[in-house]
Parts: sequence; C-alpha cells; structure tokens
Amino acid sequence: MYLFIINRRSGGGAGGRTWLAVEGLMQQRELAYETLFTHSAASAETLVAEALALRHDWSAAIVIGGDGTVHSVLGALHRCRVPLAVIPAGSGNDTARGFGLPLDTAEALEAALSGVCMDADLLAGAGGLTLTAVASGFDAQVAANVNASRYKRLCNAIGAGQLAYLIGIVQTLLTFKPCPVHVTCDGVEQAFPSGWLVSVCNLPSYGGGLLICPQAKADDGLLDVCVVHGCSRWQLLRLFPTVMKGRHVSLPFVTLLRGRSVAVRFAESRHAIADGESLGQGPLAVRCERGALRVLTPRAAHGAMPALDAAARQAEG
Ligand SMILES: Nc1ncnc2c1ncn2[C@@H]1O[C@H](COP(=O)(O)OP(=O)(O)OP(=O)(O)O)[C@@H](O)[C@H]1O
Repeated sequence: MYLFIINRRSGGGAGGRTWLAVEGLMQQRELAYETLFTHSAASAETLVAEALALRHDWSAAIVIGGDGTVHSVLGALHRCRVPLAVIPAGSGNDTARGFGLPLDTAEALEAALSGVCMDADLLAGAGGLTLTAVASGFDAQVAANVNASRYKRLCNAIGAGQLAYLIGIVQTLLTFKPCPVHVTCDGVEQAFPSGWLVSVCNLPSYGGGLLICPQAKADDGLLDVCVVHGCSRWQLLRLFPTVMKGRHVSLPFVTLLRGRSVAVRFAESRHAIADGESLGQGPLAVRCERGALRVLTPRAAHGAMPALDAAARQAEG
C-alpha cells in the first residue's frame, strides 16, 4: 500500500497538476494507494502520523511537493519507519536532486514504486528533523525574502523556480550586513569576525541547485559545513555563479568543516532555515542522526541497499 501526501500549492500549483498526472498513472497500474492532501506544514505531521498508524503494510509514503513539504512530514516518517519517496513538484526540489531522483513525473513515480532504497542521515535539532540543510545568515535571509515575494509565484508560473532565488540573492545583497559568527564543530569552536552565512548540509545543494557543500553525502554519518566570511559584497555576488557548480570551495573566504554536531552563533540576530522553511531568528545547534530515514532512490541501485518490501520492513522492527 502506498500513501500519497500531496501539497497542491507547492511549486506555485505544480503539486496539484503533478498529482493529476500521477493519479492517471496509478490507475493504469492498478496498485492500491491512499491519498492525503495536506494544507499546511503545521498540521501535516500529525495527519501523516495518524494515517500511517492505521496500517502496517505501507511500502512508501510518496510526497508530491517540494522540499518544504518533505520537511513537514519527516518526523512522522521517522517515527513510523516508513520509507520516503518524492515526486518533485516544488520550486527548488533539492531533496530530489540530492538523491538523484528524476524530475520527470513518470520516472519519479517509477523510482517511488521500485522498492530500491537507501538509509539516509537526518539533521536533528533546529526545531525538529531536516533532510537537506539548515542555514543561517545571508542565505536564510534570501529564502525568507523569496518566500515572501511575488516574484516566486511568477517564476514558478513560467517554470523557472531557480530564477526566484537568483532575484532573491540580488535583493538581499542590497541590505544585508555581515557580523561576527562562532561555529562549533564536534566541540571545536572557530570564530569568524565577518560572517555572511553558515550552511550545515546533509545533501549537496539547496536554494534550487546551489551546490553549497558539493562533497556532502546523505549516508556518511557526517554534516558538511560551509562558512562564507571576510569578503566584500561584490565578492559575495561573484561567489554565487561559482556555487552553481560548487567551485566556490577553493575561494579564500570560504571555509569548509565536517563533523557530527554543529552549533552556529551569530553576534547579531540572524534568520535560519531548515529545508528552505523558516526557523525564525536565533542560534542553531544540530547533530547528524545516521541512517535515520529510508529513502527510495534509483541511486541506491548502484550499490547501497537492496530492494525492500513492506513485509521485510515489518520483520525488521
Ligand atoms: N505538508 C504541507 N502541506 C501544505 N502546505 C505545506 C506543507 N508543507 C509546507 N507547506 C507550505 O507550502 C509551501 C510550499 O511548499 P514546498 O516548500 O513544498 O514547495 P516550494 O516552496 O514551491 O518548493 P521548494 O521547497 O522545493 O523550493 C511551503 O513553503 C509551506 O508554506
């Protein structure tokens, strides 16, 4: 049995359109499924947990939405030990990108039904569980500005979700000021007198394909940290095109760290985000929960995990 969790609003309405396509494909295949249309992040976790508790034979919970929708149900999937599948329908879709999931709906559905999965790490702390990244500083302010903007909707309407983030970067550059930041990684504290942003990543990209921690691996039990500090506004602007390919990592004002637990404390109040969703303002403290979430991904077919069916999972625990 499959549970589809659908956020019709994701991707400026792409969620609703994607579900119509998926519904047609599922009916052709004559597979048993249930649907849950969620209307807010706040209620999604409880609704999903209640739906999952009604049966024990879930093969997967298949999210139709973007990174925010996935984020909203991580707690429920983790507790109920049901694998996550994603049919991307958001603006950024960095969860899908990070797990090598097809952006094409029919292909993503194939991956969701394949039973091939891997055990992925989660970030714990920062208000709950996170799959892609938590970030504080400039990039979180960009996300806050993009989410509050009208241009996000316009960009989604023309199928250019990434463009919204590029506009958001330029918008935020005009007002944002760096300040001192302390980053503690596995108990070792480092101070950066002029910190722009700190990203703590489980997957390589966020913000619609910005490869902020290109070396991040979802199943290595480690968090990858990128600190951007001590550069001018102009240097920061010039950094962003290089982030598209992950080439910023060799710049002198970029410091990379890696560890199991990370705390970030800016001297001034700074926005923070988790999976692109706002956490409000304040310090961050996260740790890596190794292999805490099973994810259906074609990438696992190249080595990591064998296919797993619902019965085997039940036997496991
Ligand atoms: N489970 C949910 N059901 C309904 N709405 C949700 C849910 N989770 C989050 N939301 C709200 O819907 C918005 C859009 O969802 P989502 O983040 O998945 O898509 P997106 O912002 O278009 O794409 P992405 O996060 O990939 O950039 C979120 O910012 C949040 O406000």
